[in-house]
Amino acid sequence: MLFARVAEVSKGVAATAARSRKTALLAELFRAADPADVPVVIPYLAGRLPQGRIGVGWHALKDPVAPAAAPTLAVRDVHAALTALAAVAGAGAQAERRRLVQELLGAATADEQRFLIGLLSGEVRQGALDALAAEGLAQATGAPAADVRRAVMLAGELTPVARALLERGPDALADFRLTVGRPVQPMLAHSAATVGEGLDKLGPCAVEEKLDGIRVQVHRDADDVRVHTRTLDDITDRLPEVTAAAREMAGDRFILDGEVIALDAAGRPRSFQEIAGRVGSRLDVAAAAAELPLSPVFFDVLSVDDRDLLDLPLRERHAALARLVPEPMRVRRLVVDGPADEAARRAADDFFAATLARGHEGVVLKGLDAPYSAGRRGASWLKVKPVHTLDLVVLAAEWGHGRRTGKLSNLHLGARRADGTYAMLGKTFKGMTDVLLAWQTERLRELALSDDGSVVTVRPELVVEIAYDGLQRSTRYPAGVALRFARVVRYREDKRPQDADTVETVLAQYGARNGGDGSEGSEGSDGSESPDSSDSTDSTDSTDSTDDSLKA
Ligand SMILES: Nc1ncnc2c1ncn2[C@@H]1O[C@H](COP(=O)(O)OP(=O)(O)OP(=O)(O)O)[C@@H](O)[C@H]1O
Repeated sequence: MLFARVAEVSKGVAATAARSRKTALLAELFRAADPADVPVVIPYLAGRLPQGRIGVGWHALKDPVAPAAAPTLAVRDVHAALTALAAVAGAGAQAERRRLVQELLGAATADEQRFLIGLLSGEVRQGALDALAAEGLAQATGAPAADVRRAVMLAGELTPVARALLERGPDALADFRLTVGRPVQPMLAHSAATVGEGLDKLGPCAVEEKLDGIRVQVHRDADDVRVHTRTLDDITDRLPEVTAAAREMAGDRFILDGEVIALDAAGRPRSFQEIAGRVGSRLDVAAAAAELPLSPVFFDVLSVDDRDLLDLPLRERHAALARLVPEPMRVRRLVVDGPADEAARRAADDFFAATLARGHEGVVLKGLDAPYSAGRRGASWLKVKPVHTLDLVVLAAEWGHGRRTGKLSNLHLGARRADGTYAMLGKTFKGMTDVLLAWQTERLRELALSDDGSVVTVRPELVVEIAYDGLQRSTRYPAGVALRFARVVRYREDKRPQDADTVETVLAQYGARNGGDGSEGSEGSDGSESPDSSDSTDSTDSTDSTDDSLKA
């Protein structure tokens, strides 16, 4: 397929507000596409590069190149060129990348150049493109849209489903069933400000401990046990305790969802960093396990004896879990059947307080009648933590002063908008260790799009977890609110920008805490963002965030 066609459809989809028109444009494109091109075409339309990072900064894009007169570039030519770009490394890499970019732009028409530059600079962003593309695929192939969505949920991503559907038609959807041995994307949670708010939103629910460890999905098929992370990496070999525990259980074909943590001698949870260090280490697993034994704790079951339990209400999945998993390995929970009842609300608050007192992170409230929404931030799981955090995208960073000279320090933080762009919510240089500063400087330089000597704008790719004390009204920031006392908790390399928190989430929290009247805080002060010459105090913080890629 010609790349020009993709550029044209991208423009058409962005230009219309009507969902049906967007879907129709995509369906038309899919009908004409070679199925082998689809794994590249869909990310391009969404504004993602299948190669992930290709290290092309603004410098490589800013020189004008004479466009080609007529379109000749095929999608696979562009893919090959970007793959070659991503592979450039070592001395002279910048110059070589520039040369390759110019070569590619020289083969593109003016329209194609615009699309390519938008793609490389991160400016092409089509919010919800994957959902639209799933509908477009249903339309193009005659498969029921609900079946396509379920297949995507089970495959964990759209592209394999798209390719199979276009190659073999609706029958191909049967390949994407929940299967022991094939990991699925885990269900995720939204946030609630308080337990009370969560109870009001969910109705009858379970209040469970929220454990700060590594998310694991455990598949057992007779003697074969596999353990996967939240990002579906296979970490079986590193977790002998988990495979041993799964082999002890009452069934021999099942899929469990849970968290691994480590407990100290007094039974209190050890830090996330220690757990991530243990799980991240491939060296001498037996010695590591003797030093820091891990405890799996399960909170859900997705399949038993080849029966798919995803659509069952949580209360039934919990009954199945209780039959399979012995009590010490099940998460502690309190069932709240009548959340309007005063005594029940007090009990839920007490459970939250007791969970924190035992050293855990918070609680997760889960609707008892809700199914398991794999790969979704389902509305029926709400986490409540005493420290409020948001996962935000780094939009830019400022060069530091004083002992941070030469380091990219003050981060500009953005929340996601529905259209795929970002609204800046504030800045922070707090909570950064020297290790983290060095790491972020290097990463952000790779993502740089422009540098005016003070502020470096970057491709919006890095997700960072930010703790904050509250939100205040602001006319300075585009969403109308700004973070108060924001500080970096850790980078979330396991998250993509499309997994970051949305402006709606942030505004909902603002409304929840302020009774909706937006009266908190004084206008103009966004916390702490004075020039960061005084920030040397931050560097005594010894938390090392570099091992957080396993955070699950
Ligand atoms: N009882 C529980 N039920 C569900 N998830 C739990 C539970 N205990 C701990 N967790 C962890 O909490 C996460 C749910 O929160 P969320 O979906 O927002 O992921 P997250 O962004 O990694 O959250 P956080 O950064 O707050 O841990 C799960 O991915 C899991 O790792």
